[in-house]
Amino acid sequence: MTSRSGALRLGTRRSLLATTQSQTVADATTERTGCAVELVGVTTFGDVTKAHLAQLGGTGVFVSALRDKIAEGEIDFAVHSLKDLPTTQDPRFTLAAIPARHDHRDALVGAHKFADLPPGARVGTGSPRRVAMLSALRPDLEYVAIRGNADTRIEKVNSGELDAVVLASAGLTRLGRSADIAQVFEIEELLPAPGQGALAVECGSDRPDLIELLSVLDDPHTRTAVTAERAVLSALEAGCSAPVGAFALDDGHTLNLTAVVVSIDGREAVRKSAAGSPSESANLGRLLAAEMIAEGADRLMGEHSH
Ligand SMILES: NCc1[nH]cc(CCC(=O)O)c1CC(=O)O
Repeated sequence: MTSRSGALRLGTRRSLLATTQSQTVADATTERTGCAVELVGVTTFGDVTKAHLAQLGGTGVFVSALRDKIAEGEIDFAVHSLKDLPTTQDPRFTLAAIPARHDHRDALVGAHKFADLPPGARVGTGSPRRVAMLSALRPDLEYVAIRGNADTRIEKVNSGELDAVVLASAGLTRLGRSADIAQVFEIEELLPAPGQGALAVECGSDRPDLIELLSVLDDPHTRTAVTAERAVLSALEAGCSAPVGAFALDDGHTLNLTAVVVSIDGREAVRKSAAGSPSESANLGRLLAAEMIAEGADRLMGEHSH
């Protein structure tokens, strides 16, 4: 069930962000349960291919290699960036814990704040959601598709190839790069991807003891919020590369949810908010998505799905 040393084996992608996230969860697991955890490096298709993620059919590529290793019994559990998880959960695996989310927002890296970038400035991001929403604010900038790990992206600013890049604030902070942040975007400007900033701790559904053990890492308020956000995405039948933003906050009494679908040029948007009971999180997300579809959200998404 565990490694020869008796430690739980936590499989991780080899990128700095993935190993940092995994180490944080490993340390928290040991601290809360007393169980030793060892990191096991796993190479995923998404790490080796140079193709754009959208062409690969979604961010699930990062997740499936780790799941394969769980299914093969080579690792006991894995940590994913929650926003990279497909919205339909494979029943063979269980999200044993969703730890507390610290920062859901997107951040701008570069020398200038967003409003101070000169016209024509080159802004790098691989995300259609960010391009669409930022185009609405600054149609005069040039948005450049980039991918690669955070360090590679930041380097494009340092080398002068780009004037700025947009990345998840949580990732930058986990990498110790928060000093590079020129500005974080509030949700009124740039609504984050569903699940952004949250982690998912996953193991095999056939391991009830491990699910129970890992559940000490769970933060119910974060789980409720990301459940609502992901329900929007799922009901819109949109994938990770769709220009869909969603953010929810569970204050213990009320769950507030805001979601948006933007046309790729940023000119049209359907944005709606709803509030409900935290115990009805998935339902709230589905209802909000239905209202958005009634207001033309699926037409906006259809404009650039081909
Ligand atoms: N799509 C890639 C991805 N998946 C998770 C993060 C950052 C960390 C997070 O959102 O938890 C990133 C990079 C980024 O968007 O900047």
